Amino acid sequence: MAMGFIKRIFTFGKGAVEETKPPEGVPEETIVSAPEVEAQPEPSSEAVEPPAAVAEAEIVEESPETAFEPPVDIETLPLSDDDPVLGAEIETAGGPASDDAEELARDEAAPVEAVVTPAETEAAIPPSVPSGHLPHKAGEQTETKATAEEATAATETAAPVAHKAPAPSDEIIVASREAEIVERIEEAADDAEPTASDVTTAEADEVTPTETLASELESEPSVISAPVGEMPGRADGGEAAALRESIETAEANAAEAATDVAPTETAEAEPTATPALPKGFSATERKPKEEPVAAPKEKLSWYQRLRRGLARTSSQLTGQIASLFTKRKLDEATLQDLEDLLIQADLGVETAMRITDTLASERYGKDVSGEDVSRIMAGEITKVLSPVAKPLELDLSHKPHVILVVGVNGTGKTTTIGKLAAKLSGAGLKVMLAAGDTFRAAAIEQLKIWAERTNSEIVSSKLGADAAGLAYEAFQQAREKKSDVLIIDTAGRLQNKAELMAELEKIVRVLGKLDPDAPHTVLQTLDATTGQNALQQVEIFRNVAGVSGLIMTKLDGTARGGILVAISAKHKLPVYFIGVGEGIDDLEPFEAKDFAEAIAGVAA
Ligand SMILES: Nc1nc2c(ncn2[C@@H]2O[C@H](COP(=O)(O)OP(=O)(O)OP(=O)(O)O)[C@@H](O)[C@H]2O)c(=O)[nH]1
Repeated sequence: MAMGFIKRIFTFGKGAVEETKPPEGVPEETIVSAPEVEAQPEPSSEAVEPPAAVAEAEIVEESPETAFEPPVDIETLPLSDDDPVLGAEIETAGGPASDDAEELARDEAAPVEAVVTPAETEAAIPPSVPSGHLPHKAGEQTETKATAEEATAATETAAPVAHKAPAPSDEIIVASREAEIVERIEEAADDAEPTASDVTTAEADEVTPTETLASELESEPSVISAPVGEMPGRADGGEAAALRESIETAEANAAEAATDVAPTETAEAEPTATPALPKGFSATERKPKEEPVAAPKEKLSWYQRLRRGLARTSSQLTGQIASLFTKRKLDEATLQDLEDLLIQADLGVETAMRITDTLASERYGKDVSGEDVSRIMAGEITKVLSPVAKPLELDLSHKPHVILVVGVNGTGKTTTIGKLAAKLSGAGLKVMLAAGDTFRAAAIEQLKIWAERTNSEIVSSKLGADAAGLAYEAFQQAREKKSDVLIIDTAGRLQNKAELMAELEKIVRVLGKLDPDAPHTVLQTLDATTGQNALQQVEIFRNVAGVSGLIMTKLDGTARGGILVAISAKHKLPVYFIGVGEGIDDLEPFEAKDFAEAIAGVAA
């Protein structure tokens, strides 16, 4: 093409974007507003990519005739004798009760025939006795408790209505009942003391063992209470005082223990009391659960994210190197072992030999440490990568600069386009996207979402439409709209599928009809996790589509990051960016030294 004008070269990559003066505001005209896209997605793929079920539903909705229109032969369009008729379908637009309580309930239930209701009791009180003096509390009851005989006699005398003709055996019952209650109060006092769970259990139910027993006492006025109406025929203070003391001690212990219990323990306490275990056993001490403290989310720098992403690659490699060079002088066998190891780490034969040669020239016959090897490795990898670590040049005289994105299925084309659009649009460039992956409904939707997120325009068509026709249409529209950059997505295809590779060839040819230099950049995305297969992918896509630069994705968390070194050494194609995550910001310009040091595990 004649150079009748001066091309303005826009260099896109680290630093270059920062230099660009963004025009005011975002593009006003939006070819596709993508009205269907409503939700603002998260950067993650799950958010971006509609669920398979949705995609399938959409596909099912389409009748076979409409869903898969016979591909328009782009070669017959009116541009020339064989130009395509562009698809008419192209869319353009911008506490339970405690054991004691249960027991109490049972106790209360049993003597119900013999005990009058509280109302009845009150009604039976002689007027000289204030109702407040009724034995509501255990303490009062115990104070007024006399001997068994006195109590029985008083009951018979003072409350004949309430207690009809007690059987002569009542005395015995009273005595044994008292003894039982005293024993249980002592047990309760013991129980109340030691464990947090016991205390919290009681607290959770708001019924302490002593309260329970006090209530129990209350529930049996007919048997042990002092004679009503004749005010406390005070006992001699023997058993009554002991009982009171026991209760007070138990309450005090319980209160003390309760104050030692943290609120969280109280909340989490099991409502059941721990049974007394036989000798030789011990109850597991319940430790309070520690609430996980939410750590403030740290914002990692790009370099930190790169290191983290390549940590698996690096740790595997350096671990093996360290074990190889433990107390070993550098000899021929060691060098051979190292070379094998580096080749297995996907670095490639060429780079492996570079590293071993340099190591041999520096340290042959001497002791070598893993750190020595890592340092030399980082240096040699930097030398391999430096020539390919280039910014993506944008020739903005083209209006638009056309970037065609190609690659095998799932290598991250659509996601990478979104990330690129975010950078360019963020720098103030007018970006248009073309949804050329017409095989996958989800891919079209995915790109629409990215367009919306990045304030880019989008040209899309129906599922199954001719991808070459769409690319042609998008190019025309981008020209009319004076877009700075047009990024065309394509369907993923395996490099060994001949007819699909032929379709890709056709897209390139059709774009060339509008501008012989177009597409100005053919970007191939490579998935780092695929390892050696990526070498062949580059080979074939390069031949078919004229790949001019690479972006390696999914370098986060893979142990196969070394493949980028092998590809760079073999194909010497520019590597513009690398992807270390699914988020919009997880794409960064490729820096040879940073990458080499991260892989070799060398501190910066
Ligand atoms: N971890 C990680 N995931 C990525 C990265 N880039 C893309 N992905 C994810 O890889 C999956 C495939 O990405 P796409 O962008 O749909 O890939 P594609 O090449 O367009 O897929 P096809 O249209 O099927 O060919 C998605 O889940 C992306 O979120 C990356 O750098 N790191």
